[in-house]
Amino acid sequence: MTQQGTLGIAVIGTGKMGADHVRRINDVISGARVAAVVDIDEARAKAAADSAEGCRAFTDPAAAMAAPGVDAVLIASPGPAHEAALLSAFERDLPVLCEKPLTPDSASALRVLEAEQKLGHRRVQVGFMRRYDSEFMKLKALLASGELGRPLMLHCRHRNASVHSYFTTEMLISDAVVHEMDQSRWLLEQEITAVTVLKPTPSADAPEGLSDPQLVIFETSGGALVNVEMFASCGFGYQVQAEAVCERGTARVGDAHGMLVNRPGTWGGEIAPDFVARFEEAYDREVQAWVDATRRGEVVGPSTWDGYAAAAVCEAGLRAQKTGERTAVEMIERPALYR
Ligand SMILES: NC(=O)c1ccc[n+]([C@@H]2O[C@H](COP(=O)([O-])OP(=O)(O)OC[C@H]3O[C@@H](n4cnc5c(N)ncnc54)[C@H](O)[C@@H]3O)[C@@H](O)[C@H]2O)c1
Ligand SMILES: O[C@H]1[C@H](O)[C@@H](O)[C@H](O)[C@@H](O)[C@H]1O
Repeated sequence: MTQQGTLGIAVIGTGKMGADHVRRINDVISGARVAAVVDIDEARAKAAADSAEGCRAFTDPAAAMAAPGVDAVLIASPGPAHEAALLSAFERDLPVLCEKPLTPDSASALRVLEAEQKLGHRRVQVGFMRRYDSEFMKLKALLASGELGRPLMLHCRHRNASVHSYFTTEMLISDAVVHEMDQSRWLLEQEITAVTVLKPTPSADAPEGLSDPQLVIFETSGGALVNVEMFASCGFGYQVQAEAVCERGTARVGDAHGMLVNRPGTWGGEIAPDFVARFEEAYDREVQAWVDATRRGEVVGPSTWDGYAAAAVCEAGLRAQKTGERTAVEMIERPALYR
């Protein structure tokens, strides 16, 4: 860290999310600067480096982590690249904000979990940003207060206007529904014990080969049920909604982000085009919380354990997606470091 305590961050992956985080660190949050950017696409890394004074561009994450002025790492490369970047960061004992998913499968998530335990202290905050969204934070507080009684069910909708060209049917679970896996564990304070995936005839407008939409059902350790409509190519915008049905009432978030307008003959609001617009404030809060905690020498937020737990549920979800059968989630016991 500099004398003023400004955190020098290496941002790994400067695509849609990484570039947005670079902008956020440069222009929105306090206490940090982008010291290095990394992308396997050299031109993209250079373009991102140009946006911040004194920022250097790299194509190799390990080289960026070794560069002078790098105190912490923000990983925003695609999920399959996360494990290698996390293990490199652990070699240098650097604090990490890792975009979700921690890793796309349970075996690699377990390797990361074991490597962090060998360090002997937590180093990772996982980018499950819904925990930092003001609407979801209100829902969490209401459920935790017990005012509505025990949550019995969660009805969730997760709609993307479109997805990257490299998006696969499996990624509907491991890259998208992974949010609802973490959200459900967090809101209900229960583990997910089984997953069922149902697939209607795909939308004629879905990209070739993508089985989209899908209906995913979780059973939880406390006997609650969660259903998730995942529609990755709905075309009309970005929507993330959740309704908790409890013993003495219901609570719902995500219906209208922003203004509701009455016009002759119509009533309604706007639909965000994508996650960058819908969750802008949540990302700001998330990255600021990480920077502040890191500067205090602390680790807060969703942990490597939460990332592993979601990966274990994904693994069951991917099997359920293939077989059409209810699939039990297999997880190790929570290690002492995460209790
Ligand atoms: N929290 C959220 O709401 C949210 C939203 C979008 C994406 N994400 C996550 O962020 C990550 C990136 O997603 P995206 O939409 O920005 O993808 P993207 O494809 O737009 O960008 C990924 C970038 O990483 C680069 N890259 C690939 N492999 C790399 C490697 N080994 N080292 C360094 N760079 C590498 C690519 O060249 C590309 O520029 C994913 O983990 C994704 O799940 C999270
Ligand atoms: O990587 C993105 C991101 O995590 C979004 O928040 C989610 O809505 C998309 O489905 C996913 O592909």
